[in-house]
This record gives sequence, structure tokens and C-alpha cells, in this order.
Amino acid sequence: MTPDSRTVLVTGGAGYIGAHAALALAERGYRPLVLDNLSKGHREPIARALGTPVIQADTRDRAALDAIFARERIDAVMHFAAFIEVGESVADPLRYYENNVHGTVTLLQAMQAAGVSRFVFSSTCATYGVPEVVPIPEDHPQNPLNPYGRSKLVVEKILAECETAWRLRSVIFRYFNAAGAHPSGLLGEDHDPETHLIPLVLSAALGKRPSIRIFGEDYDTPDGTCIRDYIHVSDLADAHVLGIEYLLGDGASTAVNLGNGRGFSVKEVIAAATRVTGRPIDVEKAERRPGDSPVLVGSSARARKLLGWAPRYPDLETILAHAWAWHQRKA
Ligand SMILES: NC(=O)c1ccc[n+]([C@@H]2O[C@H](COP(=O)([O-])OP(=O)(O)OC[C@H]3O[C@@H](n4cnc5c(N)ncnc54)[C@H](O)[C@@H]3O)[C@@H](O)[C@H]2O)c1
Ligand SMILES: O=c1ccn([C@@H]2O[C@H](COP(=O)(O)OP(=O)(O)O[C@H]3O[C@H](CO)[C@H](O)[C@H](O)[C@H]3O)[C@@H](O)[C@H]2O)c(=O)[nH]1
Repeated sequence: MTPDSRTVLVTGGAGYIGAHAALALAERGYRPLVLDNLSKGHREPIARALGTPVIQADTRDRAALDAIFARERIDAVMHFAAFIEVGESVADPLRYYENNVHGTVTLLQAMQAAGVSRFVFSSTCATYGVPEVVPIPEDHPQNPLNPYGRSKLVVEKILAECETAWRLRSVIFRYFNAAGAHPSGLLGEDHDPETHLIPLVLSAALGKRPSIRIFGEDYDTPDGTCIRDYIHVSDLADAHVLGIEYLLGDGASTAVNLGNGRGFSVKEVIAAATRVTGRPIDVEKAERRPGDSPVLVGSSARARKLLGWAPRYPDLETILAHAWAWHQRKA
């Protein structure tokens, strides 16, 4: 079968990563159906990029999901819809379990009823907690430090149980830190409130906020600030298309890290952003943020070997430059 006869339901497709994945699917000849409750996402950019409307629905609404599965012949589901803020999850854990776990369970129930059995899931490096080895391989123990990470780990376990029970097949992607923007400038990171480091640093460079706060300078890292593995959002999108192809080709369920295998500290990111933007960026010392791991850097050997994935934009300055172009355009 050719990809253009394949329909993929993309939950959370009006959000940052989901929109990039939906566009990548369309570019490879698939038919993405974007579902989003628009609690956080943006209808316009992805509807314009795809030339098709966003289906406004909630993953916790079983009746709405049943109607979609009855109406469309869906071959696979990519599930991005979730709440994503670590700090908020510490303050309000039940909100995270309610959306991220209950929403996924309802979606899986609708899939099971409709006989749809291919599932690509957005998990996170936050499921690993404090790493025992770096770069982190997929078989590393998973001990999340916060309810957000735990909500994703619970879903990972549920997927394995569904495989045993009704042969669900899944690719679990554990992303490291998504960053950057579509090189065309069509899509970018537009969270409200924004909590992620790179967009906040760039908005400080644009003068939209006075400074960037550094959450903790006393970690056991070379410069005392947290280290993360930043991965271009278009590289994540490419991996998702490969994940769908893998499942359509009867690949076995798996969990796959997506990162560049290289870590940058908060201070290094700010320094690189200063070079890329050519603007001064003021910094402010702040307390550690609850739930943060000191270092999260992943090994993506499995993604390369199993899916043939290779990041197109591994360089931090390229990631920042694409994000900067999008932020300037939006400003
Ligand atoms: N951004 C990152 O660095 C990162 C890293 C690892 C994993 N992830 C995961 O990737 C996924 C996408 O993240 P993102 O950065 O694009 O977030 P995002 O907030 O931009 O996108 C999530 C989208 O899901 C929608 N949504 C939320 N709950 C919903 C529900 N119940 N029903 C329907 N739609 C709903 C929101 O409106 C939003 O458009 C999430 O599952 C997140 O946990 C993100
Ligand atoms: O204003 C800020 C914002 C962030 N940081 C620091 O910058 C680093 C990166 O923080 P982000 O908020 O950008 O991203 P996280 O590392 O918290 O990402 C976590 O949340 C993401 C979803 O929001 C993903 O799930 C990801 O896998 C998970 O580790 C952290 O050390 C954080 O403390 C600051 O110092 N100042």
C-alpha cells in the first residue's frame, strides 16, 4: 500500500511537536487527521500548513473518539496530547494523571473497540529520573522524579499490557528536550505559559522579558547548571514518520530514545543564544526547580539502527537559529 492511502490520527496535533509531525506525515504522502482540544495548541498554523481543519475534540471524550473512528478508516494513531509542565505537575499531580493517563486510556479503549492497533506514543526522558549512566540507553531503570514523568511511565506500562491483551503494537518515543522550529518558519514553539528554556532565552533576547532565570547553579555538573540534550523538533517529526512506517511494516513494539547524545548546560545554552541572536541576554540566579534532574542525555543508537533515523539538525546553534527565526517572525 502507498502511504497516501494511510490515515494517521494525530492527537495534540495543534501543539508544538504534534504539528511538526502532522506536517511531516503530509509531506511524506500520509493523510494526517489532527485532533486537539485546543487547551494549549493553536488551530491556525497547522490548519494552514496542511490545508485541512483541526478536529476539536478531547482524548477523554469517548463518544467523540468513537465517532471519529467510525467515520474515518484510521491506520495508526500518534498520541501527543498531554500536559507537559514538570513544575505544574509537582504542584497539581492529579491534573496530570487525569489528562495524561485517563486521556490515553480512553483513547486506547476507542482504538481497541475500532480495531486500530498501531500506536506511536510521546514519552519522555523525564521517565528516567537521575541517570546512572550517560548517555542513557532505553533499558536504563525508569524512576521519574515528578508526576509528569510518572504519568508517561504509567502509560508505557499500560501499552505493554494492551499488547499482551489485544495485540496493540506501539513505538514509544522518549524524547529528550524538543527545541527549534520548522526551517520554513511555518511552525514553532508557542506555549502559554512558556516554561522551556530556549524559547524563554530567546524572548529575553527579543526584550519581551527582562532576563532569564537560571534554576540552580549548585548541581553536580561542570558549571553547576543542569545539562540537557536538545533535539530539533523536525528531527523528532522525521522519527515519528519512520515509527509509523516501522509499525505498518509489522515491526515489533519498542521504546526508542530521541536525542542528539550531547548535553549542554543552561549556561552553555544562554551563551550559544547570545552568539546566534547577537543580543545581550541578562541572567538572574534562582532556586532549583522541583522535579529537575541534573543531567539528561540520551543514546539514540536504537533509533538509528532500528528505524534508520539520523538527525538532520544536530547542531545546537542551528536549532537556536531556527527557533530565533520563528520567534522574530512572530514578534
Ligand atoms: N516539548 C518537549 O520537550 C517534550 C519532551 C518530551 C516529551 N514531550 C511530549 O510530547 C508531547 C507534545 O509536547 P508539546 O511540547 O508539543 O506540547 P504542546 O502543549 O505544544 O502540545 C500538546 C497538545 O495537546 C493538546 N491537548 C492536551 N490535552 C489534550 C486532550 N485531553 N485532548 C486533546 N488535546 C489535548 C494541547 O492543546 C496541545 O495542543 C507531549 O505528550 C509531551 O509530554 C514533549
Ligand atoms: O527559565 C528557565 C527554564 C528552564 N531552566 C532550566 O533549563 C533546563 C531545561 O528546562 P526545560 O523546562 O526547557 O525542559 P525540561 O528539561 O524540564 O524538560 C522536561 O519537560 C519536557 C516537557 O515539558 C520534556 O518532557 C522533557 O523530556 C523533560 O525533561 C532545566 O534544567 C531547567 O531547570 C532554567 O534554568 N530557567
